[in-house]
Amino acid sequence: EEAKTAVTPEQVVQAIEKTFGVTQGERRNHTKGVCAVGEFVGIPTAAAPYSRSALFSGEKIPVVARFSLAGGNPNAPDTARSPRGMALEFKLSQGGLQHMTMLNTPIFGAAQPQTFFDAIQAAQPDPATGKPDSEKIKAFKASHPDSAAQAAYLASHNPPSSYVNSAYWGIHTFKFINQAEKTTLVRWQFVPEAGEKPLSDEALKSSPANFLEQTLIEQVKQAPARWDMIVTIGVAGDVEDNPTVAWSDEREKIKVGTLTISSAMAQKGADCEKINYDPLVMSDGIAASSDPILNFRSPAYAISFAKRLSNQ
Ligand code: HEM
Repeated sequence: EEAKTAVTPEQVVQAIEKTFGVTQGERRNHTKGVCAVGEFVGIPTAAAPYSRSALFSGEKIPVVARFSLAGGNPNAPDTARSPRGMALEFKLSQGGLQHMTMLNTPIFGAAQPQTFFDAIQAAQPDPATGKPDSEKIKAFKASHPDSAAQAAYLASHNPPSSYVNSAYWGIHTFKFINQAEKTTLVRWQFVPEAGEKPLSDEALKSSPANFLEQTLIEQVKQAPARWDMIVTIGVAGDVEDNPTVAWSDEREKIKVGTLTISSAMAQKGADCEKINYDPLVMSDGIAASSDPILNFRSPAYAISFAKRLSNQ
């Protein structure tokens, strides 16, 4: 058998453009979204044994956030059974930055970039019908078992009724590094203080295509929305390089801070619009793992960012 050359970030972005079309000047993926701002306050006593990051200083850290729907369709209905995103840029003192670019699923649908590429290609609309070919999607699923866990999660969890009523996961394994240079493998999640409130099966059928943006803007006008940042502490042998595999529920979980979102606004012209939420923008004390998906994201986001900044 001939060796297959690994798919490149350029090819993946091209495939996204072919499947979803291009919205000029906009993100190639997670195109539909809304901007928000707020702050993060870490809990130094809880975090310091694992990470020396300034994120956990206990000072108020300004945050520029973006909530989104997965995929390159700017008109994707808010009832779509697809992932929702929460992207955070933490503005640390002295110009330092930390990014977290998360989804509302605990695991991802691809262990390798090739699976993501094949998923996007399988979803390409059939020129004859304008709709994806269900046979192609079936064949993709059968040949890519690493896509099954996230698909099962999305099938069994209705999408959220509001961005504030959703949990978000970092999904990848990251490294926390403390003052003594000790490295700990971690995963993180943001747990909503307002609780998780998925759309009911009834609401899923009757809700309009656009409600998430306006609901968020109105809700945070009434009262700020908060999430606890919870870090799961890995132990030797926990999978580092595969975002489709969950860790054992038995792992220790610690609360390391609280995110508060205090205002939200349409993305046009707002602060989040021109940010590239590259997940590899990290502060000292937090580092990437060997996860091939995590490391592939950075160049793919750079391509999309460069295109939209030059109004392509
Ligand atoms: C091979 C895997 C992946 C590829 C190729 C990919 C590609 C992209 C691209 C091209 C963008 C638009 C970037 C921009 O123009 O700023 C994007 C946005 C996004 N991605 Fe991914 N992605 C991948 C995996 C993931 C994973 C694993 C997560 C979550 C853990 C994720 C969460 C997001 C979110 C939340 C956004 C929107 C960020 C924003 O609001 O600006 N993606 N992705």
